[in-house]
Amino acid sequence: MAPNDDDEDYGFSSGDEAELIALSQSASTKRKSSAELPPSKRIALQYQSANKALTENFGMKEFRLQQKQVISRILSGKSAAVVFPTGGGKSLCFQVPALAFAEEDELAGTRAEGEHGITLVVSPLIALMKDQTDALLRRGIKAATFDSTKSREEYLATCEMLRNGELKLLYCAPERLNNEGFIEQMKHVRGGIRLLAVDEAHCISEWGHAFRPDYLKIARFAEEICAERVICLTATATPRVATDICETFGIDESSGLFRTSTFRPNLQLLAESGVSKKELHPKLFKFLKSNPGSSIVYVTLQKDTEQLAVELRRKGFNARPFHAGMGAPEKAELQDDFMRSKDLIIVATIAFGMGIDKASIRNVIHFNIPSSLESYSQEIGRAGRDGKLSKCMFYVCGEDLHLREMFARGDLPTRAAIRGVLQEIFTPMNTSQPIGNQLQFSHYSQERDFDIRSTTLKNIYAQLELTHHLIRATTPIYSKYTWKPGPGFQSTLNSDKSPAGVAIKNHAKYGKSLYSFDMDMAVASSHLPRGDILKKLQTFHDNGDLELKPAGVMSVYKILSRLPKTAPEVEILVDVLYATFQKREEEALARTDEMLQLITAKACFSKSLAQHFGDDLLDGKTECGQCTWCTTRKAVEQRLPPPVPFNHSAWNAVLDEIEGRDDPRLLAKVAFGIGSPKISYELKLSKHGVFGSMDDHNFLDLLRAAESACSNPKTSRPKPKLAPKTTTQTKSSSSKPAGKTSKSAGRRSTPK
Ligand SMILES: Nc1ncnc2c1ncn2[C@@H]1O[C@H](COP(=O)(O)OP(=O)(O)OP(=O)(O)O)[C@@H](O)[C@H]1O
Repeated sequence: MAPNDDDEDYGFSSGDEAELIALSQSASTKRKSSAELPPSKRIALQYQSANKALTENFGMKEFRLQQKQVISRILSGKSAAVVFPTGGGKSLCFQVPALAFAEEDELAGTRAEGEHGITLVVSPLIALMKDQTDALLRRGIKAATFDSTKSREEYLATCEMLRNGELKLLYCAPERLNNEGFIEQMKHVRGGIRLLAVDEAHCISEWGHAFRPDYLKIARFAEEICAERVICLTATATPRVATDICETFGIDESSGLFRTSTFRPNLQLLAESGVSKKELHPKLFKFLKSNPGSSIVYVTLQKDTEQLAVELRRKGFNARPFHAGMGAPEKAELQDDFMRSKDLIIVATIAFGMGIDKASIRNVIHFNIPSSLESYSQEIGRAGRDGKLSKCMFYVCGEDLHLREMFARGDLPTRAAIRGVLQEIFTPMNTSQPIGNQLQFSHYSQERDFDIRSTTLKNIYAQLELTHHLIRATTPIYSKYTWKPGPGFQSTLNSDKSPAGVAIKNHAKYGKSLYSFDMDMAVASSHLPRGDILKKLQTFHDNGDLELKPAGVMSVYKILSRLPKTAPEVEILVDVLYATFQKREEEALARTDEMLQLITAKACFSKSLAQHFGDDLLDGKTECGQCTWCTTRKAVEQRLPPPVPFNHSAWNAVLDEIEGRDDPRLLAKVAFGIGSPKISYELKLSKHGVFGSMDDHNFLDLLRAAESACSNPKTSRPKPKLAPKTTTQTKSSSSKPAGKTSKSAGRRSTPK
C-alpha cells in the first residue's frame, strides 16, 4: 500500500485538547472480567455471543477460514495476528468480538450497561475506514471514525457516544496516535479498550514493503491505553514480517498467529514481455478481447491511467481511469459503476482496490511492474473472489524498470540533508532546554529547506523518537488560520472586548476575501494561552460569524532525554540515519528484482509466490499447471533495449541548468527524472526539458558523472542564459559510450 494524501490525519487542533482531557476525566469504573468465570461457562458464553453477533448482526451462517479460532482467542482475552488473503474476512475477526464483548458481559453479568468498552481500529486510509463504518452503521452497529474529514459536530457526537458507552467500534488513522489529547481520551474510555485492531499490520515491519513510521508507535500506544488485547491483521506478510508483528505486540507466534494460505487455485498467473510499451499495447487489447469481464489494469502513474483508458476506449472497450488525484464524488461514482457493471475496465493506480469488494472481477492486469511481490499478491487477490477462474496478466518491458528505480532512489536523502534537519532540531537553544519541554518544527519548511521528501522526513523523526528516544511527537498545532467572514463578523469582533477577542482583532489581516491570522504572533504579543484564542475563534465559527480553516501545521515534540549538543554527536546520528535510508533503497531495488524473478525464472509462478509467503500449493502439488511457466515451459524473457551511449549534450544541459556543485545526487536526479522538493519548488525544473532527459541511462552512471562534476566544479560549465529545451535536443546522443555497467545496471541490465 502506497502512502497517499488520504493518510494525512492531523485531525483536531490543540484547541480540542482541553475538551479531550476534560472528557478523559469521566470516571472509569472498576471492572470484573468474564475470565473470572469457570472456564467451561466462559467458553460457552463466548461461543454463544460470537454466534449471535455473526448471525444476528452480520446475517452470516458460519465462520470461514480460521475466523472462529481467531475470535475464540480474542474473546478469551489473548492477542492474535491474522494473515488471511484479501477478501478472506479479516474484518469480522474484530467486528464480531466488538459486539460479542457486550453480549458476553451481559450473559455473564460481569459488567453494567454502558461499561462494555470499545474496539479501537487503527487503519491507514480514511476511505477504507469510512466504507467500514458506513457498512456497520447500515447494520445498526454503533461505529464512528475520528478523522480530519469530520466536522466538529460529528466529532462531538462521537465523544457523546463514548461518554454514554454506546459506541462499539471507533476507527482512527495511525497519525492520530501522535495526538496527546487522543491518547488521554483513549486511556479513560468508559469500559476501556477491549480490543485494539491494527489493520494493514505489515506496515509495522521495517522488513515489509509498506513500512510506515507511525505504525511503529502503535505498540507503545497499546500499552499506554491499557488495551486488553490486540489483533493485528494483514493480507500480505512474509514469515519474517509475521514474526516481526508478533514480536512487536508480544503475541505468542505458536498459538496466536493465524495464517491461511495465500495460494488461490482459481487465479491463473500469466506474464508476457516486450521491448517497449508500444509493443505491449496490442497484446493488452488482444488479451482483453479474448477475456471479457470486469477488469482492473494497474499502472504506476496517474497520467498513464488517463492515457491508457483513452486508448482502450478508442479500441471499443468500456474503460475508465481511476487515481488518487480525482475528486471524492467522482471516485465514489466510478466505484459504484464498477460494482454494477459486468464489463467495465478500470485503469488505475494502486489507489483503486482497497475496500472494493466485488466478487466477480475476472482479470487483474499489471501494465507496469508492481512495487513488490506483496503488492502484486494483494492486487491480484482482488480477482475471482467468487472462486471462478480469473486471469492475472503481468506485462513487463524494460522501460518500466526506470519507473521503479525512480521510486526506489527518490527517498534516499543526502547526508547533507539529514545533517541540515538535525542541526535545525538540535540548535544550541533547543539542546539547552530541560527534558519535558516542547519543540516545534514545520515539516513543510524542512522538506523544502533541506530537499527531503515528506515520508523520509517523517521517518527521521520516527527514528529519533523510537530508536534513539530523544524526542516524542505530540499533538501538532496549527500556527496559521484563515477564515471567510460571515455577515455579522465585524460587529461581533468589535463588540467582543475579551482578551482573546482583542488579540484576534489585533492580528487578523484581511486579504481579498479571506482573513489570515498568525497564531504564534498573537500568542507572543498577547501573552494569552493558545487555547484561549483558539476557543474564541472556534466560538465565532460555531456561531456562524466566520468559517475557520487551519493552515500551517507545526509538528510538536517533547524532549525525552538529553539531546546531542556537539557536532560529532550529531554526525554519529547522521551516519546512523543515512545507513538506514541506504538500506531501504537497496531493499526497494531488491523487491523489483524479486518481482521480475517470479516471472523470469524457470519455475511455477504460483508455487514461487506461495513460497515467498511461507506457503505452498494445495495437496502437495509441485506445480499449478496453469501459469505461463506451467503451460509453455518457457521462461519469460526480460527484453531490454540496447544500451545507449552516454549522452554528453543532455548531461551538459543538466549542468547548465543547475549552478550548485555541492549535491551530486541532485544533478543525477534531475537527469534521471527523480523529483524532490528542491527540484520542484526552488529550481522549478520538474517540467523543464532537462528533467528526466537521461531517463534511459543508468542512474549510477549519472551519479558518477555528477560526482566528477562536483569534485571539479571549475571545469563544469557556467550557467548560460536559459534557452528553451526540446526533448529531441536533450535526448540526442553523443558517440562516447556509457561507462561500465554497474550493479544497478546488472539489475536493470542496461539503459533503455
Ligand atoms: N464467515 C463469513 N461468511 C460469509 N461472508 C463472509 C464471512 N466473513 C467475511 N465475509 C464477507 O467476505 C467479504 C470480505 O471480507 P473482508 O472485507 O472482511 O475481507 P478482508 O480480509 O478484510 O479483505 P481485504 O484484505 O481486501 O481488506 C465481505 O463481503 C464479508 O462480508
